[in-house]
Amino acid sequence: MYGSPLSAQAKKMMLLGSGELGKEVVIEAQRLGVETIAVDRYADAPAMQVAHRSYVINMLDGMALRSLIEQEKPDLIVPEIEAIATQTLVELEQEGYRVVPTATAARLTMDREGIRRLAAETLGLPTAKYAFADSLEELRRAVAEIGTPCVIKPIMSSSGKGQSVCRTPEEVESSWNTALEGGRAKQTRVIVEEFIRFDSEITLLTVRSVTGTSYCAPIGHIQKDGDYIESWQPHQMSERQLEEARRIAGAITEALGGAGIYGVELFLAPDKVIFSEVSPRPHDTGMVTMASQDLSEFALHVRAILGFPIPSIRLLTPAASYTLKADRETPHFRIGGINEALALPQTQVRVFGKPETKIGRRMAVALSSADTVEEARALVRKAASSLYIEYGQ
Ligand SMILES: Nc1ncnc2c1ncn2[C@@H]1O[C@H](COP(=O)(O)OP(=O)(O)OP(=O)(O)O)[C@@H](O)[C@H]1O
Ligand SMILES: NCC(=O)N[C@@H]1O[C@H](COP(=O)([O-])[O-])[C@@H](O)[C@H]1O
Ligand SMILES: [Mg+2]
Repeated sequence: MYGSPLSAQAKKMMLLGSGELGKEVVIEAQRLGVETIAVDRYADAPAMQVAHRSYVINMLDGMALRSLIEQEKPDLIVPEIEAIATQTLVELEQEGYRVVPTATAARLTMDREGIRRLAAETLGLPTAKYAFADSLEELRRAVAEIGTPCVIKPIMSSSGKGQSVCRTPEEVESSWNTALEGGRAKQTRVIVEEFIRFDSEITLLTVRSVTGTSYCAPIGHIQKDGDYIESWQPHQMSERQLEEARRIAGAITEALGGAGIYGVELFLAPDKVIFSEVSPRPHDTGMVTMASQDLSEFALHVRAILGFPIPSIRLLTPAASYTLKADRETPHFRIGGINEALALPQTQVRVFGKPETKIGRRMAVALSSADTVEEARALVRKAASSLYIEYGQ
């Protein structure tokens, strides 16, 4: 029970991170009459454009974060990115604030070390072999231990930033430099992972709500340079693989606790399912659910965190998503081809409204549904190939 937004009895939700995923969370929250506050490190971020109000702060600065939260006193604090002063969230939770799904989940998934150790060492889930390093010398030793090829990533980064495949010992230094430049929090620790030769990879969206734990149909995806470019749902996999994927997703989400949606990333090999990582929030590859399910991953997240029931999740149709990315940095650009994309049947476009392009930055996504995944993928590729960015004043 709650009052209208902007009234004294409103239910207030504060998003920490205001990208394209947060924008959809805000829209879903507003559909249920929730007051929304969007926060990010830069102005005019996508979710800020639809929230009731917004703030620009450095979310890695614990003091700044605390002072904003004490000023706004939100009923729900919803992390939307990883790079947040999560220790402050842990303290605020102890003081009575609600952090989604829990402050510990945000802290453990903020860096790859926390979640990897929980999955592999505490829960015994299958993962790639891994090691950590804090300097170039340590990295050389870690690469020697894991072997090449291996994947090197800053412990705090997302969307593939700072990630590289190290193919020979000679490439260690260049991978180290890539990680230093790409890490979000400008720290030096990296993870070295065994390179997994998987057949395919999936996101298993897992929802924890008052109704219990439910799983969406598996989402297959393709990543380039560590970032997703295409996803589809449902992904074809064997009953045994699906069972194992659910077992892993159930275990990791149970350990993290709380209510909300989790994106559990898994690699599929013929005889195994390997845990990769988990987001305690909607997942980029899950944008496809805006075209495929009766309740999108954003609607599910909002329902779950407000404590409402989720009696069923229906996959209405096979669907696919394909991203539009920028290839240079500028505030002067326009997005074109929307007309051509929307002329295709069963196709939608989401333009995020980011104020600037950057190399590799995701600016929009095309979504298509069809009778089969293959048709949906063909259609969405066509839609995305119509979209383009025109740079200049
Ligand atoms: N050990 C590995 N072996 C083979 N491929 C890998 C490995 N680790 C990562 N990748 C590839 O790189 C992609 C991105 O990796 P990961 O999910 O760890 O990065 P991320 O920066 O957290 O991305 P995001 O935030 O988009 O989930 C994976 O989806 C996979 O395609
Ligand atoms: N893989 C995580 C992911 O997709 N996160 C989404 O991207 C935004 C950052 O985009 P930006 O880097 O373009 O500002 C985040 O705010 C979130 O919506
Ligand atoms: Mg990932």
